[in-house]
Formats: sequence, C-alpha cells, structure tokens
Amino acid sequence: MANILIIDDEKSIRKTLSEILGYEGYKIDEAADGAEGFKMFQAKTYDAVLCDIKMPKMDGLEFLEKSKEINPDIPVIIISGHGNIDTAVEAVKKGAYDYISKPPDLNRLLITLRNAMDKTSLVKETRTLRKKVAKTQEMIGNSAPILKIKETIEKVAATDARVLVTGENGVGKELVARWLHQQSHRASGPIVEVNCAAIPGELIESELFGHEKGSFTSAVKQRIGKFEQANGGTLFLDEIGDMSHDAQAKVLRALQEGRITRVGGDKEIAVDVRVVAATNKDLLKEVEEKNFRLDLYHRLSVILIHVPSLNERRDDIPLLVDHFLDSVCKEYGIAKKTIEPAAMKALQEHNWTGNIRELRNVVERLVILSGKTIVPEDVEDYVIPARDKKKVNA
Ligand SMILES: Nc1ncnc2c1ncn2[C@@H]1O[C@H](COP(=O)(O)OP(=O)(O)OP(=O)(O)O)[C@@H](O)[C@H]1O
Repeated sequence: MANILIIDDEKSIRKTLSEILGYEGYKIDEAADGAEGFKMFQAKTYDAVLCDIKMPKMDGLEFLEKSKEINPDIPVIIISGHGNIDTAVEAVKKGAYDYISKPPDLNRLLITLRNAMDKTSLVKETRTLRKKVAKTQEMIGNSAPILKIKETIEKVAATDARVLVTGENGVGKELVARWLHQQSHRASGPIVEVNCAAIPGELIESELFGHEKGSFTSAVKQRIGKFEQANGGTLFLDEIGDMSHDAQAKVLRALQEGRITRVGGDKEIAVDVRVVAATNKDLLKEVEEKNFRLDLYHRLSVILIHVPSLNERRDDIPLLVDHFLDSVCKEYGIAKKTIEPAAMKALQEHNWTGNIRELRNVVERLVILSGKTIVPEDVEDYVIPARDKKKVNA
C-alpha cells in the first residue's frame, strides 16, 4: 500500500484529501506546516507528497528544496491556491512533479498521483537494473579456455560445491567468482569479498568471524564478521594463500561444521555460506613448504578453475580491446574510436604481463593520445616501452 504525506495548514483541505485518498486505499499521514512535514519526511520513506505552498514556519518551496536534498526520487505534488499559480509553476521548475489547484479536482488528483508514483517506481527499477548490470560485468572472450570456464561455471553454479580459482594477478579471478554467484540459487543473497592478503594477521579472525564487545582492546563494539554477512550467499576469499596458520585452522573448522564462533564469544552460530576462494600462488607448493594446510586445500578445491593469462588466450585480445574501446570512449563522452587491423594485430602480439587491467590502461592511453583512428605507429609509440624498442633496434 502506498504511503502519502499531505502537508497543508488548512485542516479542511487535509481532511478532504485524506478521506478521498484513504478511500482509494492509500495510507495517509498529515502535517500542518512545512516544518512538521519535513520532520515526517525525514523519518519515513513516502511514495509521494502533496504539499501546499503558503504555510507558516516552512513554506512549500522551502519544503521542496529540502526534501530534494534528502531524497530527490520522492515526487512532490504542489497544491496551489488561486493567488499563487506562478509560484506553483516555479516549484515545478525547481523539481516538483506537478501542481494541482485548489479546490482539488478528484480525477486530476488521482491521475497525477498515480503517474507520479509510476515514474518513481520506474526510476527505482532502472537504478536496481543498472546496479545489477554493473555488478555482473560481462566476461569477454571466446577463446577455448574462456569457453571452458563458462561451461564449468554453468555446471557448478547450481551446486554448493566449493570452488578454487587460480591464476596470475588481474586475469579475472574475481570476475569468475561473481559469475558463479550470479548464476547460482544464491544470486539474491549477498556476495561478500575478503582480501586475505590485505588484512593484518591479527585482525583476520575478527574480520572473518566477527567479535564480541571487549574481546580485545580495540573491540569497542560487537562486530559481525564476513562469514555471517555472507549468510545465504557466497563468501569470496581472495588471496587465500596469504592467510595465517591460525586463521586457516578456524576457516577449516567453519567449513567442516558450518558454524562459527565470534572472537571472544562462546556461542556457535550456524552459517549457510558457499565459499569460493582464489589465489595467484601454487597452493600445493605452499602445502609442501608448510605454509598452507593440506586439509584446508582439499576442503576448498572440490572444483578447480584456472584462469589463463592474456598471453595464453591471444584470440580474446581483439574482443577485449573492442570492449574497452567502447567503455573508455563512453566514459570520456566521445565517439568510439576505430583501430586499424595492423594496430590490432600489434596489440594481439604484444607481450602482456597477463593482467587485464594493463590492457585496459593501454586502450585508455591510446584513446587519449591517438587520433580518431588508432594506427600501428600509435601502438609503437604509446604501448611498447622504450626498453623493448631498444632491444628491437639492437
Ligand atoms: N574476461 C574479461 N572480460 C572483461 N573484463 C575482464 C575480464 N577478465 C577480467 N576483466 C577485468 O579485469 C580486471 C581484473 O579482473 P579481476 O579483478 O577479476 O582479476 P583478479 O584475477 O581477481 O585480480 P587480482 O589477482 O588482482 O585479485 C577487472 O576490472 C575485470 O573486470
């Protein structure tokens, strides 16, 4: 049921509007002036506001301005008397959805309200869709290894099997984890990422399992850890090879029992989490060198997905270049630049570090420094580092 806020200093108007809209099934709150209305607006998310112009304390225009600062998506419909149509028009210019004149015409009021709310729900829907699209970035590539990865993701996503993603830095391991999550039955749940290498050893346990207030000096508040945050979803443990021995033991226990205990707590908390881990290290070598527990390795690596570096899937480079050309030019608000086949070939044959971020940076550099069409000389000038050129010339 939609919530409407009516702000008008004339009690009779509030009563009439409230009765009409209540009869139509809306839930109504009333305020007698702009200041009171604004307080209510701050405390609750309304679907629409009907607001008079001339009121004591805070008038309609001021309310409009302040409400837009807090939540610009909520439509404000101005109710205007005979004497202030001009102000009502000004209000529309300043962001009011529309205005209706007093005495309100019943049909016009209902239609305006319905249209305003339709627009809000469209705005909201677009925003969630945009977010979704942004989250599940496309996995570009048609090379044999990428097709194989996509196929594995499809097969594995439906299960709760743990997945270990391996590959060099920046080859797209996180992207694989996000795709797994997106295609699984957990997609409506959260995906929570922990970069195990970025968290100091003494904090990792509290980061993963949370802590109770006072459990250590800086634990001034109770804190929920990543395992609990990921409940019902996926926990992505990035750089798992860098996790301390103590933390490994606790993660192992959490995986075996499906339960965790917060640092300094004694309660066991059940968690329903699918774990996807990633590493750029050779974990079996780490096991040999006693840096990583073999039992944890076995728990994590039911399914193995190896993401090859760029040099091992050169077929994908033209697709990736085109994809980044598109996104970089959009970002800069310019028409998409083209690239000569010979320049593309030079990029395809370039010796990449493997990190896809490097390729994106190169495309961005070419977009900034080249003309409308990227030619082989641009690649030579802006991509091949001076040291390699010396080698070529020598
Ligand atoms: N196949 C792909 N198509 C499009 N973009 C990709 C692809 N693979 C990777 N990227 C992009 O390259 C960047 C690096 O990818 P990602 O973060 O997934 O790599 P990673 O292996 O997890 O990196 P790190 O080892 O640094 O954690 C991201 O911006 C990602 O969106």
